[in-house]
Amino acid sequence: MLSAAHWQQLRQHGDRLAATPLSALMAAEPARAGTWALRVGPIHASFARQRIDDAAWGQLQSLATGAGLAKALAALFDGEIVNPTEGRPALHSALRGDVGRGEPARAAAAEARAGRERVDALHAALAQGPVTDIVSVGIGGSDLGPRLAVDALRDFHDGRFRVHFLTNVDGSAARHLLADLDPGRTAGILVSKSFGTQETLLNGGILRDWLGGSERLYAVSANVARAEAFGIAPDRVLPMWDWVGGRYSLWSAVGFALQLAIGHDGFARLLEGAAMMDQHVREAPPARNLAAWHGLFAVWNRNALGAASHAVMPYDQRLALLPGFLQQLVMESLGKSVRLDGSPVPVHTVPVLWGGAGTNAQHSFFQALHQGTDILPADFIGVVRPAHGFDDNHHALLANLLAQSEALANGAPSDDPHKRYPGGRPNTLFLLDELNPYSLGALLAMYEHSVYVQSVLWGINAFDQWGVELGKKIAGELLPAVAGDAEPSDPVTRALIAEIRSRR
Ligand SMILES: O=P(O)(O)OC[C@H]1O[C@](O)(CO)[C@@H](O)[C@@H]1O
Repeated sequence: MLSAAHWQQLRQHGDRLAATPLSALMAAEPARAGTWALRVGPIHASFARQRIDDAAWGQLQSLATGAGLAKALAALFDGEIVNPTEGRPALHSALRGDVGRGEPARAAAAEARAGRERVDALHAALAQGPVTDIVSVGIGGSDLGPRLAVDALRDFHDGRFRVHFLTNVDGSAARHLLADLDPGRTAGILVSKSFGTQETLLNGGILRDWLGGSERLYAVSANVARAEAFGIAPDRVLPMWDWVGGRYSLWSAVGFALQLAIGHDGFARLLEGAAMMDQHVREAPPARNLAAWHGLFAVWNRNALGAASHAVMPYDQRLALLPGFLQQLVMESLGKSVRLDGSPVPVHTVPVLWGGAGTNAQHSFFQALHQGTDILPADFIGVVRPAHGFDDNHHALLANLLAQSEALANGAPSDDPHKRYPGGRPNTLFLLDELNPYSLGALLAMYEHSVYVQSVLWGINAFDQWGVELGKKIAGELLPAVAGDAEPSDPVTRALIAEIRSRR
């Protein structure tokens, strides 16, 4: 665990560099653009516009050493219990390759391979039948990853199935989606690790009634008994395991809907891209390790420079859902204030993760990025080769991406304070050679590992989410009051229920 002295030294570097214009750092280090860049497979990452110098970077590296980062990464990949509050490993890397050396990792990889064979078999059977539309029902980690990837990889859909997602317990979602579908040509996949999630069970029930039974319902779950009790035959229940966290589960049968959209080979390429990143993160020393860099800069911005939020701006419409996906990955994983041993974390942890696709976002919240009082660090993501032939549009997109990164970092002087751009806004720029299953797999795996790196520095558990339980429990207790005439005990809730009843 890192000591108070470690953090104190980091803050001293932060104070020193907060007073140093980024332009001065650029001037002092002319080769900065090359020095602070890394390439891993199809991803080029430039950290040159982070407010960092060699001395501060050395301190960050010594934090990583002090926190035992190399050992912690090996523990993750090898299947040690990195989620002690639930007594589990977090073996998402075993779903896509065999980077793990321990017996638990090998066993998990074998289970994952068997699971993929079952996905392939159900895929082949479905492809021979009359079904044209798939409704994937799930929420959180059982929705955001597949939804993002199905949307991002639209250029790779093989056209056999149209894939839809049903998530919100708000009945409008089911009503609007099902209005456009034919129950005779639709199959449903209920994706729920626990098979106890209220939203998924309610929407699954609506879907089952609409389909006229559960014959064309499939499940992805770690709880086969519950899926069976719901009416889904065990041979149509695809496996999930305790050793995969929901928000890290795209790579498992949770991605069944994605495989139905992009086909077996496309899904395999996604796994290969992620496995390539796993290999890199396991083997590259911290000084050349992309996930370590990204995670260390996140800690730097949060703890040395005091930034309370982190924006992600993909300059590619196909990645518009990425900020939403990362919101769960980052905020559910790192939204903790106690360390593994239960003691308070001595520094701030999770930043608010937010963002939106460029160029649209330029016309909504960028004003705040450029001239707001808070410094808001950002990731920009661009794609070099587009999948369309509209060259003028793509040139404009890339020019805007580069311009925003530059403007935020460099700013511009003016005698008129209203027209002055202070600059000094740190940002990282990722360039993907192109957006395809392989590069998407690599990018998402990089973010997963960056989150883990941050958790190791803070000494927190990235793989549990106890914070979401209380609200679920209270919602369960309030159902009889909302649906019937029970009286809740909390006086404010009681008054609000009275208001609802008076307006029904
Ligand atoms: O897959 P399940 O068990 O339905 O859970 C869905 C989501 O609910 C959560 O537990 C949070 O409520 C997430 O961690 C998870 O991704």
